Amino acid sequence: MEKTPITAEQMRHYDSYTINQIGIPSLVLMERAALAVRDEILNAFPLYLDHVVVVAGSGNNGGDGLDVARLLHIAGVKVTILNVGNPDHASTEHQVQEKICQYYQIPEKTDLSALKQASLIVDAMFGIGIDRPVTGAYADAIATINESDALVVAVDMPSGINTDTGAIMGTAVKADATVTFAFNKVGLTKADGAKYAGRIVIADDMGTYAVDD
Ligand SMILES: NC(=O)C1=CN([C@@H]2O[C@H](COP(=O)(O)OP(=O)(O)OC[C@H]3O[C@@H](n4cnc5c(N)ncnc54)[C@H](O)[C@@H]3O)[C@@H](O)[C@H]2O)[C@@H](O)CC1
Ligand SMILES: [K+]
Repeated sequence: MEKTPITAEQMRHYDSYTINQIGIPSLVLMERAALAVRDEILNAFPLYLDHVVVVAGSGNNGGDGLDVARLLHIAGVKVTILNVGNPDHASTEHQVQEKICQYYQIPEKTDLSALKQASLIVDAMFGIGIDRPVTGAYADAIATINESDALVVAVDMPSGINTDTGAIMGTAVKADATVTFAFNKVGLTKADGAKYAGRIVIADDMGTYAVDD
């Protein structure tokens, strides 16, 4: 398995190959990604589980976050979801995960004050889909996260860090740990990305397969 860090475009290519050629559904990859994040949180940060706040965007990185929220809830952890994204823009997978969280009646908030009670924050606003500087409510959430003394675990990428260059796009989450999926990302190995990522965990057993073309 290729071990060198990859770019967002390569990741998207491997994801779509895995989903469309091999036939592993996107939601299966999402579940395996979320299981890796859950395992890292339960295994590495057992003393920070008093109240986990998952900060979710409206794309598949947010979908991962909602999946992690459900898995932690089932594990008996107190979890609150802070939705920052616009629900009208929610991706298909995000909508599926949202419905499951509603089944489990996991509290959902939109007010940033929810972050004040967090012992651990899961950053699931943006992953490899970031394509412009962060502004508005997302930027406010990032500022509040960075001011918090909660432990911060980033899903796939610290939100705001460019996947390919490691540059801060306007503003970015400073994470204690980043669980990135399938392969390391170039943006986690250089520039500010290497600093903002914290300890990097590569979840390389999550079902996405590299193709050599
Ligand atoms: N099937 C798949 O493709 C899988 C994807 N996964 C997750 O999906 C993520 C990629 O998901 P998406 O492609 O939905 O993208 P993201 O969830 O990273 O971003 C969501 C959306 O935010 C918008 N956006 C970008 N920059 C913005 C900004 N500065 N301000 C406001 N909005 C902005 C873009 O339209 C983007 O589609 C990965 O990082 C990973 O976490 C994983 O679940 C593994 C499986
Ligand atoms: K993220």
